[in-house]
Order: sequence, then C-alpha cells, then structure tokens
Amino acid sequence: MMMISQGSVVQSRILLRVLKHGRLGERTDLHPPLPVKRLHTDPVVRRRGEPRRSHYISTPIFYVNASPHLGHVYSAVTADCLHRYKLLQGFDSKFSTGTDEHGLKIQQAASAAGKEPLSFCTEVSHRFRDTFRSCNIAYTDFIRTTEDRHRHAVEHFWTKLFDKGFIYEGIYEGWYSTPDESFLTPNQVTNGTDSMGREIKISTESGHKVEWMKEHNYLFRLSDFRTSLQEWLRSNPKAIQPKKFHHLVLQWLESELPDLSVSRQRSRLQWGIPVPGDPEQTIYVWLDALVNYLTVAGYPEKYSEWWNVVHHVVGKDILKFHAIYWPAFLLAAELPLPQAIYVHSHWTAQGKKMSKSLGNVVDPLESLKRFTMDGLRYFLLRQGVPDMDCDYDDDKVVKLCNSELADSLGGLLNRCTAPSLNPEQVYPLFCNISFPKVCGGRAVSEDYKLVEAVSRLPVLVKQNFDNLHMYKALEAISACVRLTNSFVQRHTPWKLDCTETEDKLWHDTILHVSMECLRIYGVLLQPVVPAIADKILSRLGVTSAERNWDNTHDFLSKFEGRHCPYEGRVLGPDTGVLYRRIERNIPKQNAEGGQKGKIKQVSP
Ligand SMILES: Nc1ncnc2c1ncn2[C@@H]1O[C@H](COP(=O)(O)OP(=O)(O)OP(=O)(O)O)[C@@H](O)[C@H]1O
Repeated sequence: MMMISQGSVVQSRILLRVLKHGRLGERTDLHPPLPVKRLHTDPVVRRRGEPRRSHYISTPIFYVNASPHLGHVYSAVTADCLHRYKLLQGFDSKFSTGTDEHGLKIQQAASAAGKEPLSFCTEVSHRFRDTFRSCNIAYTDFIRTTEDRHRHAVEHFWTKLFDKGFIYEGIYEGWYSTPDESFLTPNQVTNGTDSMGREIKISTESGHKVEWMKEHNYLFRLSDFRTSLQEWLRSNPKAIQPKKFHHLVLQWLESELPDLSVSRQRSRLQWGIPVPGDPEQTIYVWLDALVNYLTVAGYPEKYSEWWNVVHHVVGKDILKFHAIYWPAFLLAAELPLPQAIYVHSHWTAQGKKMSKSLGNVVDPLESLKRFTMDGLRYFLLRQGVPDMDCDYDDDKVVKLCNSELADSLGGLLNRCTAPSLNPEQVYPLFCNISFPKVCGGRAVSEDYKLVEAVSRLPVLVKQNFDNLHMYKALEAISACVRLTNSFVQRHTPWKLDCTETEDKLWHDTILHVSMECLRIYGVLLQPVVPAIADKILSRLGVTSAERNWDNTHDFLSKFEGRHCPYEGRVLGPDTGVLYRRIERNIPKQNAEGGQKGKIKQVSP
C-alpha cells in the first residue's frame, strides 16, 4: 500500500469514511459511483446517402526527453492505419498525436543540454513531427502540451475536479519514479544497483530508479472510483483490447486504489502548468498530458462531437494511466469514457524493451532509408502482435519485404501488366465461357476457391482492422496474393496461343481475374502501405473515386453477370518496380565487436 499521511482535514475525512464503512476506498456518501453506460456498438460501413459518422483516434503524446525511436513510430503507424481505414469507410476521422513537454524529466534533460526548456522541447517536438511525416503518418492534429489551447483545457479540467471536491489538499508520502513520472506502492518497488554499483530502490516494472517523496500537494480521490471502473469494464468487455489487458486492469482493480497525488511543489518542479489558484504548486504531468485528448477534441468549448467517439492507442507501459487514472478523471469530470483503449506490446532489441533510457533503439529515419516508408510500415504492422512483445531484427524486415512485397505482390503486378503478356496495356475482358459461374470451361476447382477467398477477404480484413489486428488482416491478404500467383502459374498464360480465339479469351480472362484480385488487394492495403497501394491502383487504371471500401464489393462483377467498369480500360503509365528487393547486409564487425547497422546504442 502506498502511504498517504494527510493534513488534519483530510485525516478526519478518511476517519469519517472508515467509521461509516469500515474500510477505505469505497466511500459513497459524497460521491456515489457514477452510472456507466454501455458504450460499444459494432462499427458498420456507412451506406451511401447516410450522414458521415465521426471517429477519433489518438496515439499517446510522446515525451520529448529524447528523439523518436521505432517503438514510437509503431504506435503512430498503428493509429494511422486505423485512421486511414476509417476514412476509406466514409467516416469523418480525426487523428491526433503530439508531444508531452512538461515534467521533471524534461526540466532535467533541458538543463543537462544547457537549453531553456521550451526551446529544448520545440527542437525535439519538431523531430517527432518530421519523423512522423517521413513515415506518412497522416495525423489531423499534432498537439504540444506547451500550447495555450492545452493550458486552457487543463486549467478548466482541474477547476472542475476541484470544484466538485475530487481534488483536495494533503501530504503525499511514498515512492516516486521520475523517469516514469509515476507513483508506486511498496510492492511495486524492489532493490537494485545504479551504474556505480550502489544499492538503490527501483521500480519492479520499468527497472527505473525510485525515490521516497514526502510533500504537501493536491490529491485526487482515485479511491472513490474503483467500483465505477470495475462496473465500466465488466459491462464493456471490449473497452480495453486485447482481452488480456482488459483482464489485467480488472485484476489491478481488485486491490484498493490509493488517492493519487496530482501536483508537485513548484520549488521542485517549475516546468509545468501551475495549479489554478495556487502558484506554489505545479499540476502532475500525467494529469496534464492525459487532458491532451480533450484539448484536441475542442474542450472545454465544443468537444462532444469528437469526445463521444474517442479511441486511444497506447503501449502497455502506460496502461495504468489510460485505463485507471484517465477514466477516473473523466468520471469525476462527468465526461464520457473512451470507446476503446487499444493496447500494444513492445518491440524489443535482443529481448529487452527498446527504450530511450536503455539506449537500445532503432532510428526510424535510418530504417526508412533502407526499407522505404512502406517497407517499414508493412513490417511493423505485419509482424507486430498486440498481445506479445516482438524482437526487432533488420534481417526479418529484409526477408519479409523481399518475399511479400517485392516477390509476391510486385511479381503478381508485373506478371499481369508486363507488355510481353499484356501488349495492349489494358484491363482485359473477362469471358464467362472460359470461366463460367458453375464449374466448366477452362477454370478448375482451385480457381473457384481463389474467387471465393478473395470475395470473403474484405469482410475478414474489416473484422481484423476493427479490432486492430492488422497482422491478421495482412496475413489473410498475403495468403490471397499467394493463391493468385498460383492461379497464374497453374494456367501459364504465356504459353497460350493468342492467335486462337479460345486461347485469347482464356488468356485475357486469366489476366482479368488476376487484376481484379490485385485491385482488391490495392484497396485493402491503402491504410497499411499507402504508396504501394497507390502504385498498384494507378497502374491498374483505378481512379481515386474508385478506391473506397465500397469498391471491394464489386469484385469480379463479370463473373457474377454484372457490368465491370474496369474492362477495356487503358493501364496507368507507371511501369516501375512496385518494391525493389533489399540487399542483405553482410554484418561487419565494429570496434566493440558488435554488428554494424542493427540496433543503435545511444547514450540515454
Ligand atoms: N519499445 C517500444 N515498443 C512499442 N512501443 C513503444 C516502445 N517504446 C515506446 N513505445 C510507445 O511510445 C509510448 C511512450 O513511450 P516513451 O516516450 O515512454 O518511450 P520510451 O523509449 O519507453 O522512454 P523511456 O525509456 O524514457 O521510458 C509508449 O507508451 C508506446 O506507445
């Protein structure tokens, strides 16, 4: 249990609570648990003519104590994929990311760099912005917590919580980790050693140093919200995804929640937003940072359009802040809770979490140079499994991109569009006699299986995108690309004699079916690899108005006896390679004997 020894007023309040209820943490006299609505509805594709529906997705805002690394890019690419997918479905989608710029860590980092905190933050914030742009992260809002609009939102939010009696003055005494900006209970702390071999206390979870802290500040009545949080999670089984994290939070909530210190003395922390009405205190960096999601929604003036549809993407390291503190703050402010919190695990380097503090990071800008923006995005989303950590290795990226993007997908596009096989450079005609609806003609049973698999693919991909299981969606697409290549290989159109009418019809039908498959892959891949998808669709002559989710419904319409708008269309002019194979690096030994060109060791 975290120790909270509070001022006399607070102590008497707690005593009152204990006398009334016999234990701490479930007081219902002043603030009864707030009613929690069922929040989830299954997302559906917007039908033509229906009003646009809103969707709001956020990444965490990133702490600017060092430059961005691959882990940050992973959070951003995941959210970007969902944002692009929602746009394809006809949603009005907002996508926010940004930088978290207050707190002791920044104050210390700026001072170590000999810079003013704000100019230090601006420099690093721009690095995040530039890196995200280079990775084609199509955010609609980039927020910095040092902006005036944010300060206004935080001050309003704080005042609301204070006026409602959820924030009170007291003395906080307990463990604090500055690197994590986190309060810890004694059982979250263990013994460790620092770089000089001296005994120190560290956080069991992060391994970061912790210090005993005792100071007068403001506390939030987190203990009042345990029951409401449990009720929220039990009645919304998809509130936190994947399931294992939902269960984990419920498990955390089995223990009592101590009240949370939400300010620091200004004498210790100057770099932050002052507590309204008390210039001697600075608002706790996590309360400040979490409100960014509301600021972007337009809080406090006009925010409900976006706030009712907010979804967060977060790394598992910040689950407690997003799944306990944040919903409790929102309940206290009588604001709706997020629709979903999507949690992902970590990229590790040689088994250890890739992190600024450990310095074992991959520089995304270096990776982009070698693998391209889409190569890196594809790898992260195809290999990143939200439930478990994944170990990063350059060789894995090379193998995956070469086999799935260059050989399989690129090879298929090249086969269908190469002038040797497609001298007219058009989307060829489909012949129902060669490939009838019922088995016959020249098609064989495997060909019908291909058509069935690709017809089902958009539904499968949608289900997986909706749950942020990009890797499963990409696995399904990749399997269909392989089936399509086998289809072409099985029928060897290059061996057909196109001077014979029947052969020519069959030849064109093979190419038509392959191109229709490619068109579907191109549309579905847009949220993941926008540039590659654009190349495929442009080469097939598909216009930008024909690239929406709805356009996957007309797959192989000639086979179904309907008109096909693509037939006979002239192909796009770009005959370039879809994805150039990457050369494998032969590892060189560097001075320390490690391998060059892999994980960058930087001093934290
Ligand atoms: N290794 C990683 N794998 C996946 N995501 C990560 C990783 N590291 C950071 N992130 C993402 O970035 C968010 C913020 O991370 P943070 O700024 O604390 O980076 P960090 O490198 O872990 O820093 P520090 O070492 O200072 O704790 C995480 O919640 C997560 O969304």
